Amino acid sequence: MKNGKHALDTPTTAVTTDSILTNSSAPKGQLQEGRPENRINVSSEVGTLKRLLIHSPDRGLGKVIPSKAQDWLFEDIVHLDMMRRDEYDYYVKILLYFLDPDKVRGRIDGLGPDSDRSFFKPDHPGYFKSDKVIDIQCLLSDILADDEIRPKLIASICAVERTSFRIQQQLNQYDPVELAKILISGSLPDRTMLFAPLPNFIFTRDIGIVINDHILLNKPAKMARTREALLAQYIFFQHPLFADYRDKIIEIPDNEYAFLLAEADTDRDLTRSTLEGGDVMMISPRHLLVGVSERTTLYAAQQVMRLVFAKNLVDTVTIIKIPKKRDYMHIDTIFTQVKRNVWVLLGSLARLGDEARKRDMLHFFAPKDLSEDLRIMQFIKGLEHKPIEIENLEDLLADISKNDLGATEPVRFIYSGNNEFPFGAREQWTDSCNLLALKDGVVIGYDRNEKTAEAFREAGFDVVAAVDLLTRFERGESSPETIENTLIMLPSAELSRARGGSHCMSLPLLRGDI
Ligand SMILES: NC(=O)NCCC[C@H](N)C(=O)O
Repeated sequence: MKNGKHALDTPTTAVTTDSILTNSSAPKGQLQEGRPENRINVSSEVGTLKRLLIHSPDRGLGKVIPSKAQDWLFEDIVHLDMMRRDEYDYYVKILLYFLDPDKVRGRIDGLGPDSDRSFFKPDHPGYFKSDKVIDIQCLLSDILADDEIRPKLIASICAVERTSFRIQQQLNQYDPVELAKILISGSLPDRTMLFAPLPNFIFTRDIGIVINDHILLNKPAKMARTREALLAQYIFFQHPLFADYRDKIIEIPDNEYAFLLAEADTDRDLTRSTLEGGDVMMISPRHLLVGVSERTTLYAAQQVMRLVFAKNLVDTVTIIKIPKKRDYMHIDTIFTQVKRNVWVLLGSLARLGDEARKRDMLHFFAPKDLSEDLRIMQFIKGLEHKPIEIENLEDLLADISKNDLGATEPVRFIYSGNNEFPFGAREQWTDSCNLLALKDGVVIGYDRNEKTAEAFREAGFDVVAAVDLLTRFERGESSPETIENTLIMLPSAELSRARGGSHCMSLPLLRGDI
């Protein structure tokens, strides 16, 4: 309550920003459909990144308290201001320097941790407002400006969140920019909480995946991420940015027989469809990887395979079953691609190295739990009934490098924690294997994973702190065009507590061909 009235009685007048799509010469306020720059296409993990969706940590992250941290899928509570100023803002500056350099070149000095951050705030007139590095919050406020969409979206969210009808009506009075913030953070500007925050919305990878020119929407396994999927549905189906792609949005169904089964008779993996983007990798133009994990069910993986084959999007689907453990979550927590012929991965789930040997010794003395195994099955379109089993991750990844991507140099593996016990597991936990490729051979990772960085150096990579790289760029000593074989280290003390890395914090919409 505020001044004897409920805060909702006095909607704020938030500053409005123009739509992301009104950056160019089109009439102000008129959203542009189907411009060539809105093209969506991702056919590899390492083609030059040209456009992506992100979400900067919002005020909802500051609402995570110890008793809810686990329910909200955080390992700890985070210091929001430090996470933004000292960490995430560097991620944004690096992304802009590579994807939309005019926004930051020559301005880096004034955009440090001591700035007023207006440049980084999607609701501020000074926001960088790029159509290459796009905050999903801006897309949400764009669609909320539409008088037909707004009440429907509010009603859907209020139904999911079980709010009163009165709140529904009052939310409708908010300015679209402020309303987007409320729907994401769950709280009003005066800090009144209406529903839970969406602290994991920063991990945009998990809400959708671009498969060539199609978009696969996710079905989160965890309650804490349900509202994200609802927002994503509205954004992808309603925002003009995706107008040309509405017929190319893929949603996976649930197993209809499961609705008739008693809860006790339901084997979740065989009946439920849950799928998160961290388990889907568009690894080469005709090959899709799908993880079966704590978050993605076997049933969902099968549905994805059925649909992408039916739409002729790929020829090969490889299903990788990983142990259902919080440590691993999605396949992109155990491996990502660095370069056409280079991968980073967790040794204990792979074939080689100390970590793997240790696992074998433990299994020798203790009975082996098969559900702990990593299993890989490859399915070829038209021959789905004859899957091929692949023995280990290295064999699969080497085959992709050589045969799908035409790598001519030897395939190399960089292991988490340099494959030294116990650093492999320690650093995987803080996302050493979860890297985002900005271009072939140039990736962003977390600075706290020092042993993994050592392994990168040993493999001939330059390892450079984000702040130092920005200085080099500003001085003209390096540039996004010329830089090669580099691990860019992002400050990560706070970000890593949320249990996702740069791969998770990105939803690539457009990559160059490889
Ligand atoms: N692709 C990913 O691995 N995303 C990381 C998600 C972290 C988030 N805290 C979660 O548990 O869902």
